[in-house]
Amino acid sequence: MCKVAVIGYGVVGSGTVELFMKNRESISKKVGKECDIKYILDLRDFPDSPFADKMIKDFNIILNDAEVEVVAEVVGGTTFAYDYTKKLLEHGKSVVTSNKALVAEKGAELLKIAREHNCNYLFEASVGGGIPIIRPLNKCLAGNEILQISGILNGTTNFILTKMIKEQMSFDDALKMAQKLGYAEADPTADVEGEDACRKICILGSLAYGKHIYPEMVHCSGITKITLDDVEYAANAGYVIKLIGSVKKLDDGRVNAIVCPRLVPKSNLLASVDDVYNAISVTGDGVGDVMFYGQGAGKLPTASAVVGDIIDCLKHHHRVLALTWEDCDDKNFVAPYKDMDVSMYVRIKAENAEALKSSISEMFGKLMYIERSGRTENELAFITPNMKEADIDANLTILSHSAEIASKIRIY
Ligand SMILES: NC(=O)C1=CN([C@@H]2O[C@H](COP(=O)(O)OP(=O)(O)OC[C@H]3O[C@@H](n4cnc5c(N)ncnc54)[C@H](OP(=O)(O)O)[C@@H]3O)[C@@H](O)[C@H]2O)C=CC1
Ligand SMILES: N[C@@H](CC=O)C(=O)O
Repeated sequence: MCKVAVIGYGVVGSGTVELFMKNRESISKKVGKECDIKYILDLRDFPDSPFADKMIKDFNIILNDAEVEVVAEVVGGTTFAYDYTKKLLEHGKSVVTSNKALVAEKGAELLKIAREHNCNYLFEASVGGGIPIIRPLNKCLAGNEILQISGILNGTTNFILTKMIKEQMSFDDALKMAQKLGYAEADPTADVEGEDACRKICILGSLAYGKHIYPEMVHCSGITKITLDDVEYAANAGYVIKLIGSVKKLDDGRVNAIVCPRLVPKSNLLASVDDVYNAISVTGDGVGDVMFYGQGAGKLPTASAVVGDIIDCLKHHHRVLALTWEDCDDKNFVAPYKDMDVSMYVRIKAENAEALKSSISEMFGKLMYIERSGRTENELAFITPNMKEADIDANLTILSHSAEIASKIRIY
């Protein structure tokens, strides 16, 4: 008999228990032994749960029960979750998780502890919710040098942007809906300010390039400053606005990693990824471009990835699966984003913005102005040519003496 414990009975934890128990028979067949969930640990009481008999409050019961082989940590955060995970791995119990904050912060250390104690630390659910991406990147695409990974990595923000773009819903109302649906983090600032997507691109980059990329090494901005004006200008120029995380190998061995909203051409596959769906594009030197698509958040899609990892751990009890990266003390591993070439959408406001056109053209050379219905002479929107971001910023600093720089969004 294989015994499993689940720590945290929230959105993902309750989904994990529900899916596991629903498919217990087929899961047992896949593992080759009968499998069951023995304990569910949470701080709260759930007297009405069909699994109330499995509920406990003392972590040490799980830690000291030799029958428990695999534990799903679906608590979140980097305090209790870190403490639990470390102790469990040190006791030789495999841990699976959806907790990207912990993997992005402590992944190298926890993977090392798992290896040293002959068990596994798996985190398929930490990126892209239900989308298989960690295992394909680590196994199926292992024969490639990964040239670039980029995509929509946060369900909450993609849901909000879709509601704003397609239904002209306000940012606040769309966020409330995402929270109600269980997509958002406990503190949704992590979603809307891009930190969640940043953690995910760090995990993918660490896996692809073998060195831990920490979130503080990556420039990150979110969607809170995007207005319906920008959405309209973008649409008129043939783009949609998406929050994009990307990591790219540079010729000198460093990487470029960044999370920010971008204007994505409508012709690009990412432009049609809506609602809670995520999509991740991976470019390998052999395979070319491959795209992974599915629900990036939510109870059962995320549980699907957690349960998949549980099964993998049960099937490979005391056999370490090759999933690893090294710690990174090279502060320059991620190149400064301002050194990269980029094309930028800019919206400015000034008393007579029209009159600034000639000096803007002089600064940037060939650029494209965008129109929208009802635009007054006090507003201008344009797309710069591709140039070093630091040079764009220098020009905008000069321009800011005669106009307000209302928006600045990179082109994908
Ligand atoms: N929701 C989603 O769609 C996805 C979430 N994730 C990640 O999965 C993790 C869990 O998220 P989610 O299920 O949404 O979060 P929830 O807040 O819904 O669930 C967490 C649960 O853990 C409980 N808990 C908190 N502290 C402890 C503790 N010390 N010991 C035991 N239980 C505790 C919470 O109780 P209480 O409520 O009382 O604090 C809550 O019931 C997070 O890392 C999140 O980032 C990943 C992919 C998708
Ligand atoms: N809050 C996250 C949950 C899944 O990782 C998101 O919205 O993507």
